[in-house]
Amino acid sequence: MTHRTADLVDAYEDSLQSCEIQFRSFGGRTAFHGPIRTVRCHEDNALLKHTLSEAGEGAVLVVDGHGSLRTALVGDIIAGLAYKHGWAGLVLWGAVRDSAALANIDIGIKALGTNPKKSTKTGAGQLDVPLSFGGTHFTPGAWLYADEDGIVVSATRL
Ligand SMILES: O=C([O-])CC(=O)C(=O)O
Repeated sequence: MTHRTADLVDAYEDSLQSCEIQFRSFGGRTAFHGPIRTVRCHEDNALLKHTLSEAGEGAVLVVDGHGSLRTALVGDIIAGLAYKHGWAGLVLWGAVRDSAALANIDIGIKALGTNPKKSTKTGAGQLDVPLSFGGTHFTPGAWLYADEDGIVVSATRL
């Protein structure tokens, strides 16, 4: 079974959600998939960094950054931690920095855009809560499949 998002939509139709946000791809992998973990945070990335410093076991971390492009939630250090700890990818409703270096890190990174400005580091935010953006619900434990065409979410592994 291919994991191309267009093929998945053809095969599973209405049981999949498809995110309408036109994310850019920054990581070394453009296609990735895994079970969803989540963080919600606003221009603060300490919780995100802490989470990505623990074993990812092939999960995708979906981050509700409130769509802010004012500060970067992830740069090459945090993305490197995610790679080292076995995360499959990151979906950030927010911004990244160090984008040239991110292309050399072998995980998936989808984000809205870039800003060289740092986020704060207070640890504010929530871990593994249900998220909703781009017309899609991201529930911890559901499965996310991403490639060049977009991001789809399935309640179960496909
Ligand atoms: O430390 C930060 O705020 C993010 C960053 O630049 C990195 O991950 O390299």
